[in-house]
Amino acid sequence: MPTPSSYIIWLIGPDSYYVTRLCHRLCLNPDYQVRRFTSVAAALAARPSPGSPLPNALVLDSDDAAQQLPQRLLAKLRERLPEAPLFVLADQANATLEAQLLSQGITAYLVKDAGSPERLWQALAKTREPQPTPPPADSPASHLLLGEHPTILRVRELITKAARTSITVSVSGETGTGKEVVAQAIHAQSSRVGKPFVALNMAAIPRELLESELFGHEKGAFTGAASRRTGRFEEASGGTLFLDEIADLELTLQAKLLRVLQERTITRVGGRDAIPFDVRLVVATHRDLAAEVRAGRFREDLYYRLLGLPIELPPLRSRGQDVLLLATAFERAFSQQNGLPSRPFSKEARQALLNYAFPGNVRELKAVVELATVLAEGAQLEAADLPFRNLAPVADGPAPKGQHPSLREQTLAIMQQSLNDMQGDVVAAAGRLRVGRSTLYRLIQSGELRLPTSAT
Ligand SMILES: Nc1ncnc2c1ncn2[C@@H]1O[C@H](COP(=O)(O)OP(=O)(O)OP(=O)(O)O)[C@@H](O)[C@H]1O
Repeated sequence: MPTPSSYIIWLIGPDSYYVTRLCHRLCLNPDYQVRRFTSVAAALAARPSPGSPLPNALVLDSDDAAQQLPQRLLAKLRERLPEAPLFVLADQANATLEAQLLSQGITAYLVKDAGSPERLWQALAKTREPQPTPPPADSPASHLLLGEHPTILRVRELITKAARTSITVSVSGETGTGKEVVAQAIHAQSSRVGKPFVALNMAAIPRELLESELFGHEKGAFTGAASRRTGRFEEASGGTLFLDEIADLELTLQAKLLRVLQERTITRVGGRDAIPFDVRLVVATHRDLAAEVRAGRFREDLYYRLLGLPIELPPLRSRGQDVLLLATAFERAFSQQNGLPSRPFSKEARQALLNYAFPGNVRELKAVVELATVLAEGAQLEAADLPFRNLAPVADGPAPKGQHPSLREQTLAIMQQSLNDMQGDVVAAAGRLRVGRSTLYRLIQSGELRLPTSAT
């Protein structure tokens, strides 16, 4: 009998072994009242008598027909019970379907495996916690690696495999190819999902502060260390630590990191205690790490320790029709966030997208599509609305300089403005611009961006 504190869960799914086990698992929580339905239609038909409580959460096991979810009924269910978080359990990862369902308002898409009851349990518990701040409206969700190209399907397979254990994962690929998305996807699919995901960019932290940033420091460890501070290894406890631009780690810190990984303990700067840690490490670089080893800039022993499960992200220009799939997803998400009607790309625009080489990969595609959405006046997004540096294939050589500033010039101007507005706070500027911090640091290093004088 539900008590006033009961949390009512409608579990919708066939009479299978999985659902029975899940029901049993959920019922272990004395606060949960689980009501079972064998189909969405049956749940829709359940008319709670006046005064009887509505469900607090809906869990739908899509059975083996992940591709054939009863979308219409699902939409009805969402409409009938808009407040209840809705979790969909599916047999296989399908980022396109997941993105589509998330845009229809489901709360999470979980792939069924041995760990999924636990992940669902944690996700349900989360919905009961007061949410301090709503997550940023940055759909498609930041952990979804969209794409149907065989190389991306393979990457998603590797993500699922990596998620089952705590193996270290090393991700390589050009800038903007989605290395951080891979790290987030592994975290989101793993049993660590309820714990922190912490990202640290090696290129973004001044050398002298990096050790303390990674491992923390004790009070008085160095000038300016006014109090004890925990490092990223401790912050990520139980979760995932994403170390980006790992090739930028200098040799002395490489030796320290190696020791930490061998001993599975960290010592704070200025401290004595060896503190054990439990984190999954995902490392990434846009450089060829093996070449860095050959050049003597990266320790070979650390290289082998970090290699773990290697995942390589291909450049966007070699992913065929994925350019169009991603462009459409970004256009829809951006229009939705900004209350604009979604518009298709014209045939010429699609061809232009396929012809362009995207040196900045998916990040550049996203920027181009978002700007096109802002600039376009017509019912479709036209080729002329796409603000490329050069509409012709890159192999044709750079476009002659016209009176209009190039996309790169416009982008740099926007970045510079943001850096100025944030008084040179690179992290805040990168957050506002939604670009990787390393991108800003690289542009500052190359002299294309300047820190405002007040910040230096
Ligand atoms: N396959 C994808 N599906 C959806 N979004 C993607 C995909 N790949 C990249 N993105 C988006 O593109 C942008 C860049 O991705 P991300 O930051 O993961 O790239 P990166 O390879 O880590 O870049 P960097 O080398 O600069 O650190 C982000 O906004 C990310 O959400």
